Amino acid sequence: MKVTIVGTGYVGLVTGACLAELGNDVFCLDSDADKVALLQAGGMPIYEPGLQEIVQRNVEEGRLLFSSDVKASVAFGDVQFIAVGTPPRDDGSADLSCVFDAARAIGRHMDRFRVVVQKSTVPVGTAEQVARLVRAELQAHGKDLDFSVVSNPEFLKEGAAVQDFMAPDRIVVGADDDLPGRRALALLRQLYAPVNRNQERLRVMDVRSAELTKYAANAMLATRISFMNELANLADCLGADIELVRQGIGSDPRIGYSFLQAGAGYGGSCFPKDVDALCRTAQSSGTRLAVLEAVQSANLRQKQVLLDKVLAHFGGDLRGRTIAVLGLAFKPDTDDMREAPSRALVAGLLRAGARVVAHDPVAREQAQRALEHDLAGEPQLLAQLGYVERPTSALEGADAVVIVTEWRHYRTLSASLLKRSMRTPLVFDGRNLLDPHQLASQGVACVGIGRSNLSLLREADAPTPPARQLALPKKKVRAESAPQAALGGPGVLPVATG
Ligand SMILES: NC(=O)c1ccc[n+]([C@@H]2O[C@H](COP(=O)([O-])OP(=O)(O)OC[C@H]3O[C@@H](n4cnc5c(N)ncnc54)[C@H](O)[C@@H]3O)[C@@H](O)[C@H]2O)c1
Ligand SMILES: O=c1ccn([C@@H]2O[C@H](COP(=O)(O)OP(=O)(O)O[C@H]3O[C@H](CO)[C@@H](O)[C@H](O)[C@H]3O)[C@@H](O)[C@H]2O)c(=O)[nH]1
Repeated sequence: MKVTIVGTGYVGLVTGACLAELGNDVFCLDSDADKVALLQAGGMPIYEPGLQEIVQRNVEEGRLLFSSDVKASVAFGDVQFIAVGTPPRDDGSADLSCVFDAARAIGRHMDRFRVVVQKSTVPVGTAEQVARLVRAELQAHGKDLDFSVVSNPEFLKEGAAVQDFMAPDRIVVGADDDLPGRRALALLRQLYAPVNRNQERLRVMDVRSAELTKYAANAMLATRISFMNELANLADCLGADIELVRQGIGSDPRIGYSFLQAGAGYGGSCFPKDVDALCRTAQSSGTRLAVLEAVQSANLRQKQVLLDKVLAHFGGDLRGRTIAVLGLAFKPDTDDMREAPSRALVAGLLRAGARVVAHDPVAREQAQRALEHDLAGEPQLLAQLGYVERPTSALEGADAVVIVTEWRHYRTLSASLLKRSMRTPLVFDGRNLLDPHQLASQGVACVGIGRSNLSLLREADAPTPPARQLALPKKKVRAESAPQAALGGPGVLPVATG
């Protein structure tokens, strides 16, 4: 089949390359001339495991091409996927201007039946707006042509995008129940047949339900994460271990283990933006999604938790301290820095006076750009930020190391390495990647999310503190240099003064 993909970003490039790999002829359009030139020259604008090989193979075999020629792109594909960005506006609603530009261009240039597939994440009702725009352009150019706008939201995860495309959990298609809609659905069934395992993966529904399904999925996943993050913070106060709690609840099949990992908050280009957009949609429909509003504010608070733990340990003053930061991308196996929790953390460490030495296996360039943007007015802070090629180099002489992204490279950090390299062997583990008990037994304090106090309690074989102690008012935390201060001191709460 001949397919056009409008927008060659994470979603468009993966979709285009994978559809070419399945034997289709694919035209990838992008309005960013630099990106197109890079792809035409054999370069890759993003890091995504396995993608480069697929792109290269399909370009070489003549099934995949990149261009900025809008007219040619509309002439090419019987199916036109819209996979452009839908970033948040200042008020949290989705900015649909790129989607609408793409729709107008399709209407302006189309010369026969076209299926317009809405793959970008868009609010309910957008497909109808896209159809109106295409129709208006057809009328303005005196054309009487059939078309259908179909919703086919994308569920891929960055870092596993190729695998998600090739072996999807589900393929959601929302189509109208009219002649063009049925024709469109037949084409999509054909297009997805090779990955529609046992004919079971396709979920056909009306267009509005498909649009809402995408937001519902991300909102549910974000809710699980914020729920666990809040419980983790409570576990920190109570002397419980969120990792054990996670195993305890995950074994219930009604709950399951996925997306229950407490951490430094969710980031990326989707969860923060999509939860906000859904809340905005609800507001403009005259209702409220109170749970999701709370999910989002919990996540904003969570992005501060790691920084607060570091500041609490050092008494709020990081002048003269060197902090190693491991992992900058919003998650492993990507170089995407959009809404990455590392951004607020690094800025906070620098503002508190620290020198920061950062490492990320692939996101260094993107991180540099993002942090230069975030700290644009504070060049003196940027001067205190350095990047290194190896995690071990970041540790050298550091007063503490903060793990923000759970890259596999950091799983093997050993107590002996930490003790040998660092000024103080102290770990703030924002992804609960390391075993704090094992590290503590070897003289390295490791403060996790929702588990930091337990290692101290275990080490000292201390009983669970009485409830009275838990009710201690949280006051200004005293600076302590001993690693165990970071574990919360002898009680469960951090050592308090005054
Ligand atoms: N990134 C993900 O993991 C992911 C997963 C599922 C869904 N989504 C959704 O898919 C959409 C795309 O996300 P992304 O991360 O791929 O975005 P992106 O920013 O990486 O890529 C979008 C691309 O579209 C291009 N573009 C914009 N307007 C254009 C136009 N009129 N014509 C041609 N090209 C145009 C941009 O230059 C850019 O290259 C968003 O709605 C997003 O929410 C993203
Ligand atoms: O248990 C967990 C799982 C994830 N995260 C964080 O959540 C964010 C998002 O992670 P993930 O969902 O793996 O990455 P994305 O690539 O953003 O994918 C999400 O967003 C995409 C865009 O809409 C959807 O297509 C995917 O289905 C959806 O998982 C990251 O910051 C993770 O660190 C946690 O904190 N705890």
